[in-house]
Amino acid sequence: METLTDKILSETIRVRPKESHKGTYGRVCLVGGNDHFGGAILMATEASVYSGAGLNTTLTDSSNSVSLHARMPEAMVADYTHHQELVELVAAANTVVIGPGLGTTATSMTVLRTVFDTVKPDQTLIIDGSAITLVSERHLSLPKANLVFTPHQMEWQRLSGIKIADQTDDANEAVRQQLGGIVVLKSHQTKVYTPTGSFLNTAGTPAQATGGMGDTLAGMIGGFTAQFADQTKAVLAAVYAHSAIADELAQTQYVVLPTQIIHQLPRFMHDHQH
Ligand SMILES: NC(=O)C1=CN([C@@H]2O[C@H](COP(=O)(O)OP(=O)(O)OC[C@H]3O[C@@H](n4cnc5c(N)ncnc54)[C@H](OP(=O)(O)O)[C@@H]3O)[C@@H](O)[C@H]2O)[C@@H](O)CC1
Ligand SMILES: Nc1ncnc2c1ncn2[C@@H]1O[C@H](COP(=O)(O)OP(=O)(O)O)[C@@H](O)[C@H]1O
Ligand SMILES: [Mg+2]
Repeated sequence: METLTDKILSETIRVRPKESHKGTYGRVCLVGGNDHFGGAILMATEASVYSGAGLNTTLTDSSNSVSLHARMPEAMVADYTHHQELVELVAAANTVVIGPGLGTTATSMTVLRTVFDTVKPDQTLIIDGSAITLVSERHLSLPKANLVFTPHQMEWQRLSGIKIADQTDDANEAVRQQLGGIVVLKSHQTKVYTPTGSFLNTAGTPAQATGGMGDTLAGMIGGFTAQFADQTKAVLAAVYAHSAIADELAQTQYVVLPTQIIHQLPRFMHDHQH
């Protein structure tokens, strides 16, 4: 297993060409946030916007739209129960993030099915949080797309059937091969299993152990994969940056908030562009 270093940042984060516009930097669609978990999709959206994705659209419960607009006028917002709108917006994206705060109700399931039925093989689909739980519990078949799963250890237990104590590299990689795509197995030392090798993230701090930290990572992976061509490197760079920013903040903070990591992104990416 290879240990991630800041080399992944300079290999991934490109100096922006002068001749470019918002379309150059990708379209991200973020789907989630029920009437209890609005904060989750808000943080994922903010992370994608601050990562530099050119266009961001959030599909969520209608009760979240005012707070989302108030906090982030840069993002567009639509109601995820409007079937046709959901289909059209997902179809127009380069990257789709589904799951932060989605919940596990009948509405959550309908939204997830629509997204799975709509995505195409050339799109990147990041499956996080409740979406992983739903896929596991309802035995949903996965769509053909560039899949990125971002489970914590319990979500991985649900999805893979491997108990947390038995989550060895060999066992995890075997399930990744069956699923296809990339698995970001989150813990105090996140491991990323990809078709081209496995990577260990030794960056990160217990100051990160707070709700919304994974929602933020999902949004960052969305923003990075929408902008940077090499999808595996984009995922690895997002994982590393998320923890490296937290390590910087933890030098003077007892706890690091997800939104504080988000707000450091433009400065951090500026310092590591190549
Ligand atoms: N502000 C918002 O809107 C927020 C909304 N959120 C949204 O909530 C939804 C549900 O997601 P979830 O992660 O909170 O719940 P679930 O999937 O039941 O997992 C928890 C169970 O797993 C266990 N566990 C074991 N190992 C673990 C590990 N390494 N990391 C973490 N957990 C671990 C853990 O064990 P325990 O804590 O009991 O020791 C517990 O039994 C999802 O859509 C998410 O986006 C949250 O992001 C919060 C902020
Ligand atoms: N002790 C820790 N050390 C380093 N990183 C941690 C620690 N605890 C949690 N994290 C990170 O915080 C994130 C938690 O993700 P997740 O459990 O999905 O959060 P949420 O769903 O509340 O947003 C992961 O990226 C994980 O690696
Ligand atoms: Mg989570």
